[in-house]
This record gives sequence, C-alpha cells and structure tokens, in this order.
Amino acid sequence: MVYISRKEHFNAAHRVYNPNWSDERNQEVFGPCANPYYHGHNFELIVTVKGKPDPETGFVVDMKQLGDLVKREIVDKVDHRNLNIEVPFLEGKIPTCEVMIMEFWTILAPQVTALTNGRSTLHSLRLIETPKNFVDYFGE
Ligand SMILES: Nc1nc2c(c(=O)[nH]1)N=C([C@H](O)[C@H](O)COP(=O)(O)OP(=O)(O)OP(=O)(O)O)CN2
Repeated sequence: MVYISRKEHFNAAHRVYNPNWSDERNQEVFGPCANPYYHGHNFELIVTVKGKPDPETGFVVDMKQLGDLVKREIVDKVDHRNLNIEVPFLEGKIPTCEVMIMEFWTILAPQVTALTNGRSTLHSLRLIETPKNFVDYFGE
C-alpha cells in the first residue's frame, strides 16, 4: 500500500463561539477566538490517499486530479470566506478545526473513491490552522 498526499491552501475568517452561551462564558472558554469581529487564518489542508499503484499508470491517484478535486469541493467553498456565515456545510456548526475536518472528510471520501474507480481511498486529512495548531482525521 502506498500513501500519497496533496497539500492545498486557503484563507478564511471565523469566530469560535457557542451561540447558546453568554458573551462572558464564550470569552472564558474560547478567549480571543470568540472575538465578535472574527479573526483569520492561513489554513493548509493535506489530503492523503492510500492504494496500490495502477499498473498501467503507476499512479495511486493522479495528484493533479486530486488537487483539482480538493480545490473544487473544499477550497473554492471556503477560501476568503467567513466560515460562520458563508459556507453551507458549516451552517449551524462551531467552525473549529475538528468540526471542519470532519465535514471535509464527508465531502471528499466518496469522491476520492470515485476518482480512482475504487482502486484507492481517502486515508487521512490534516488541517493546519496556525504554525502551532493542526488536527488529523482518519474518518473514524
Ligand atoms: N481544539 C481546538 N482548540 C482551538 C481551536 C480549534 O479549532 N480546536 N482553535 C483555536 C483558534 O481558532 C486558533 O487556532 C488560535 O489558537 P492559538 O493557539 O491561540 O494561536 P497560536 O497557534 O498562534 O498560538 P499562540 O499561543 O497564540 O502563539 C484555539 N483553540
């Protein structure tokens, strides 16, 4: 089994807060991330696909096609957006890295399988929010 990865990039704004809580409680739990005027990040998304290379192409998945898929399905929908307001698949959710990466998985996993005609599958996602903070998700 070979694991190959593609990295894509997007900028987005968000506010991490629970609308059911008071401002004081949000400030206590989320600190500056709950700033009512939002804040932004330069996110990086690393998509890892696993499979056996196709004997006719030597590809687990065409990285260019994988990049195009991630751009079309994720980046185009979140880049330069307000994640609390403008992204339908995050509506009503707190846009933490954990919540975002799980939504990304739901969108990407079936499409990666389709892209490779079932030869390869999505193995993991890594979402990097700041130079210090990142999350991994393996779909379970
Ligand atoms: N479990 C989570 N914790 C936090 C998340 C998150 O998505 N999941 N998000 C944030 C903030 O949105 C953002 O990441 C800022 O984090 P913070 O650690 O404060 O910023 P830095 O990485 O720049 O670290 P400094 O300590 O400020 O240098 C917070 N928590």
